[in-house]
Parts: sequence; C-alpha cells; structure tokens
Amino acid sequence: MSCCVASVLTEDFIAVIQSARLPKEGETIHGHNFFIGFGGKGANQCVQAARLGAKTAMVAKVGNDSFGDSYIQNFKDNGIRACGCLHAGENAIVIVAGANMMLNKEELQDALAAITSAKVLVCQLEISPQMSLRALRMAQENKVTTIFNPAPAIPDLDPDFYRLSDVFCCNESEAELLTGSSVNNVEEARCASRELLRRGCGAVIITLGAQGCVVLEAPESTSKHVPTTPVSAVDTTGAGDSFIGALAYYVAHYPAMRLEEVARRAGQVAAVSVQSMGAQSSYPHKRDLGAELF
Ligand SMILES: Nc1ncnc2c1ncn2[C@@H]1O[C@H](COP(=O)(O)OP(=O)(O)OP(=O)(O)O)[C@@H](O)[C@H]1O
Repeated sequence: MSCCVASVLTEDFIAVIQSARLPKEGETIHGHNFFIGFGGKGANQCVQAARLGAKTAMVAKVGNDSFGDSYIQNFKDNGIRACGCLHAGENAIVIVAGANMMLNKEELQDALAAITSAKVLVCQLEISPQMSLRALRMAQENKVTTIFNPAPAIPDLDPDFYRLSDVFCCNESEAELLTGSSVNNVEEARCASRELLRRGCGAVIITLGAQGCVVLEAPESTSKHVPTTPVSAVDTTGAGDSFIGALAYYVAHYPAMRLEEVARRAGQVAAVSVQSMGAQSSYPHKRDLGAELF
C-alpha cells in the first residue's frame, strides 16, 4: 500500500499523520496512524548524539507549563543534562537551542562552563541569531569545535556565522537560500559548498537526502560526494537532525577521523532513522547499529 506521511513540525513537538494519500485541497480523508512526538531541531540533534553514547547538555528555554515539564523529562529520559537553561561541566557535546527566542545573554552566560568544557558545540537558528553567534564565539575562543546548522533558514545570515563555524552543515534548500543558486543535485551542491566555504567556514557539508551529502574542507578545493546506504524510506522527517546529532557524536569521539568518514557514518545513522516513523522516535541507539560504525 502506498503511504503518505504528513508531519507538522512546531519548534518543540511533531505531529505525524499517516494516510494512504495526501488530501486534496479542502478534502477530509481518514488517516490510519497519528502520534505526537518531541521535536525541535536542537532537541532532536541532542537526542541522536546522546543515543550514540555522547555525554550531552542542552542549553534551552522551555515554557513553564506541563509541555515544558514533559519536554525536560524527555531530555532526562535520553540521558541529556537539561534544566531550562543549564549549567554543567564535563559534557562532550553541548547543543544550544530553544523553545523560543527568549534565551538571553545572561542565561547564555550561565551556560559558559558547559559550553567551554565541551568538545563540540552545535547551534542552529532556533534561538535569536545574536545568541547563537555569542555561543559560537564562546566556543571558538575556548577551542571547542563548532558545528552550525543554519536552520530554520534565513536569507540574510550574518557573515560571522561562516567565520565561527568549523563545520557548516545544511540541507539543499538551506544551501539554495544562502547561495541564491539552485541546489538539486550533487554537482550543484559541489558549487554551493565552494561558495559557502569561501565565506569563511572550516568545512561545509550539504546533505542531499537519499543522495547522501557533499563534503568540502578548507583548504581543499575538491569536494567529496559521500553516498548514503540505499534503504526503503518510510518517513524522512528529522533525518537532517539525526545526521547532525551523529556528526557531533563522531567529531567529539573520533577527533582524528577525516570529515568525509565522519559524514559517511553520520549518513548511515540518518539512513536508519528514515526507516521508521517520526523524528526522535526513529533515532537509533548505539546498540541498534553495527560495530563498524564505532
Ligand atoms: N531516503 C533516504 N535514504 C537514505 N538515507 C537518507 C534518506 N533521506 C535522508 N537520508 C540521510 O539523512 C541525511 C539527511 O537527510 P536530508 O538531506 O533529507 O536532511 P533534511 O532535508 O535536513 O531532512 P529533514 O528536514 O527531513 O530533517 C542524508 O544526508 C542521508 O544520509
């Protein structure tokens, strides 16, 4: 039976509805599966990194309500240190994200120890761009490897984001918005990666769904196409976050590994995630994956 999956992503939650086909405009049809799961890009990325075995901390702001409480509980259930805006040392990976744009610089300052003692910091654009930039600066000044995911995408990205990113990782549509050129295939992704690298990042990864990703590292001028495992995809929601969470895990745990190999392994983790429904609900644990990935 053909199957459609409609996913509604809010910043914090994801609703997934499965039906035989998509409804036409104005039409009501029956779905045969519906569930709500936890979401938010930063949260997804953090959960994936934690499930692979990384010690993770989340710098986030959640509402003071039952949704916020269950959101925090979900972090705890996944072994992630989180307490609204948290203070923690000794984490391999820190993810800065937020349920809203209200995370302020005092709260970020409270997370300084967590950020500067981590091996890797991952930021997206779920908090205000100024707070993301500030967090990236804190990391860079303390030699913490930075991974920046320019999502949700904005066209007029502050140029400092490129200079503060050791790894700048985006998908096709984000690359397209940022470069102004179409990115629909490997060749176009290679061009876009050159343009993004030129803006000052240490490396660029552009993910291409079932086609894997393109990796370009400074000072190289030749990008690498890293194919992914062909799988039968059920629901690709959150695949990009699974990829980034895994990327952070491998960068933190295998610092000497070539980025191309890191991306190959992250792609294999994400390829597992597309074989079941939802975002976090589909993310594999280390125990679910082959020993060759570790
Ligand atoms: N159909 C697929 N088959 C195998 N691997 C896939 C498939 N779709 C995605 N992946 C893996 O997941 C990675 C990220 O996917 P993609 O480029 O679609 O991210 P995305 O557009 O940010 O996803 P989303 O917005 O749904 O989270 C890919 O580089 C690839 O490794």
